[in-house]
Amino acid sequence: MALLNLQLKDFRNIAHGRLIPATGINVLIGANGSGKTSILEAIHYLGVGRSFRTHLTGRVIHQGESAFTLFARICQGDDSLPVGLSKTRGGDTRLKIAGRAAERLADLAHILPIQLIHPEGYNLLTGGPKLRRAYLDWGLFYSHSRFFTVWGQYRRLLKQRNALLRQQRPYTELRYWDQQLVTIAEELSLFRQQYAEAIEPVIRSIAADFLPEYDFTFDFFRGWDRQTDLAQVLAQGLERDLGLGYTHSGPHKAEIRIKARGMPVQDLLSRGQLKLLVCAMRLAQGRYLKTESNQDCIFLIDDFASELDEHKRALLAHQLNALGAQVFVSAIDVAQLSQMITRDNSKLFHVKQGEITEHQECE
Ligand SMILES: Nc1ncnc2c1ncn2[C@@H]1O[C@H](COP(=O)(O)OP(=O)(O)OP(=O)(O)O)[C@@H](O)[C@H]1O
Repeated sequence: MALLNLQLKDFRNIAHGRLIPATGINVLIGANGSGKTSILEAIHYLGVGRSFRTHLTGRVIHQGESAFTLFARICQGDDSLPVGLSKTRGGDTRLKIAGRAAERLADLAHILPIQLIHPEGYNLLTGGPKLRRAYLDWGLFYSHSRFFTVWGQYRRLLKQRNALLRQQRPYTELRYWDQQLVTIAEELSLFRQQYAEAIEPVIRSIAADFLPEYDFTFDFFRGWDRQTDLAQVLAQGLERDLGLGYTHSGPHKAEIRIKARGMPVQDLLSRGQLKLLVCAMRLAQGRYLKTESNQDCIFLIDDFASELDEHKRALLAHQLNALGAQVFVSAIDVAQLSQMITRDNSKLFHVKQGEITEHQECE
């Protein structure tokens, strides 16, 4: 799976842009503010249905225009699939897959798994548990067809229970919802636990290459006490939940706690080391997806050089090349990417004030 072409219309500072990428490494070079990140953001929009920089659609639409449009042709085995996404300032979305109108952005996400590594990416480790839950859920979305349904059901049931809590309803009314919630919660937690256990050795093996001085431990917390049933936790915590107006415990509190030398990694590692651990976690998901489902994901790497020394950049470049995935990587200077460009299917693009030009074959 790779993008065979990409067209952007009125996306950020790119009024019209077109790329025919290599199936391997695609290097985007340009000065600050030229539009490199905007290209990565557009690919992310196609695969994830939103930006990684803003939740406001209006911010990504070219100033003075009413909508942006993205087209891509995605290689799928021997076939290729045209996809198109357009969004207006008013919030209307038009999505087409293989010439047909599609309703759910999740349909596009299934076709286009994306992994993003960007300068603030270390917040996967320094930020709240929500980000690490999303990390697990990304993997499950691609590896279990039932996961998305279970996840959606859990969210609906939790919302319902919280609404009843806010209305101070008696336990007799809540019990019916709790029975359903507990069944779905257990299924969801089992999915997450199995994925956490499966991905851990893959992360550890890549992290051993990037950060050999540390031995990392990964502890999955399902969102409530290990020893107790969720039904019991909900019943016993009812008074507290009624006071809070929301459900205190459950899979919506799940988390992976990562430690080295007995300390949480966010308190021990430098920013560059945190970035490397995040890279190991993202690469691990790409590798796992490939081995389990024979599906490739596209790697978007914004500002490759930030926080990494030359040796670490070489290690990351080596791992990305070994994975054989399609990569879009931005940098200000091509010299920062010399270790990256080792395969014969690489392309170099120059980005200047929103204009994209293919420069030359990299080798
Ligand atoms: N909605 C918009 N319409 C037009 N231009 C925009 C819009 N949003 C942002 N821009 C401009 O687009 C330019 C491209 O920004 P982008 O973040 O893609 O640059 P970059 O090449 O990644 O830069 P850097 O190397 O500094 O990260 C910026 O100059 C920004 O001011």
